[in-house]
Amino acid sequence: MVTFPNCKINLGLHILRRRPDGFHDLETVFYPLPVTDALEVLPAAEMQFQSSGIAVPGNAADNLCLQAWHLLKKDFPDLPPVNIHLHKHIPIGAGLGGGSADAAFMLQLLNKKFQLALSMEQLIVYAAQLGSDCAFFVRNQPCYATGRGEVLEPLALDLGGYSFLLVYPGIHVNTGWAFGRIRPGQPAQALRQSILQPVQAWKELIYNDFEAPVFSAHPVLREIKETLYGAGAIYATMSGSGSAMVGIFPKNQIAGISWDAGYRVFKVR
Ligand SMILES: C[C@@](CO)(OP(=O)(O)O)[C@H](O)COP(=O)(O)OP(=O)(O)OC[C@H]1O[C@@H](n2ccc(N)nc2=O)[C@H](O)[C@@H]1O
Ligand SMILES: Nc1ncnc2c1ncn2[C@@H]1O[C@H](COP(=O)(O)OP(=O)(O)O)[C@@H](O)[C@H]1O
Repeated sequence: MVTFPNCKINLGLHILRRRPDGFHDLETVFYPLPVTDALEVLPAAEMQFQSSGIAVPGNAADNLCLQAWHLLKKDFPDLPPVNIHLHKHIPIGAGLGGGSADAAFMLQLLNKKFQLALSMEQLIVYAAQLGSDCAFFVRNQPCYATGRGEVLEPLALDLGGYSFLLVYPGIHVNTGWAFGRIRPGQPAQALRQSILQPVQAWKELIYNDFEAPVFSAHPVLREIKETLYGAGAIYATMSGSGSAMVGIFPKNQIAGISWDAGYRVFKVR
């Protein structure tokens, strides 16, 4: 069985308060986009994991796909071993949620393949144990998110009439490091309302709190944002804790921008 875990972008991101468990309450809008990994699971006599494409940092044994299998195995002791092949295409540590998407798709794939009969709500509870934005990929539709990012409210937000440019300059931002540089507080504009405004109004209304500290550590990101606006973006932002930058353009009107050869650039729609 093969699936294609997709990425997400954040439209607005406010860090509201630090919690006693060390995490932060936040508000954001998650929006799925079709830049994908490929995840294949085959029956096997013992657990196996291989990956291809972009190298995933850390031990293979810690890969979120394996963590998802082990999490279900605790509650379903009869869950058989599998051979997992992950082809990694979504940039890592980019704020695009690729690792979380792999984990959430793995849960759903195992649920289906081995008929575990878990509901979407149950899968969300498992996913939230694997990462704060992992639950989103179980729903995988535009959502207003609160809590750690796992409390999800689907939104009627359709950006199908726009084209997107994702620009990843190869800077790996550690999410925990980025949180450590934020002073939490209430936003000037409530995201739940401002996201309902037309995209043309977002430049003045919708902010990502991570931009200030991450741009100050990596000034090239501000230049990328300015380049996106200069090329006709209606709205440009960093996704999550970065460093992927997103430009939203009128449909099929993305100007030919010549990016640094080391950047990875994805055109969507
Ligand atoms: C903040 C977001 C916004 O989309 O950043 P990106 O990862 O997308 O850049 C995500 O919710 C991140 O989700 P995820 O990447 O799953 O985070 P986790 O693995 O759960 O946490 C990584 C680290 O970030 C911090 N963290 C994460 C989420 C949260 N609500 N509060 C936190 O303080 C904690 O220090 C934690 O140890
Ligand atoms: N399948 C996976 N894909 C990507 N990263 C993974 C995976 N499994 C574990 N990781 C670890 O998760 C970290 C962050 O992953 P990722 O979701 O790509 O970042 P972000 O949350 O910034 O989008 C990486 O540093 C990597 O070590």
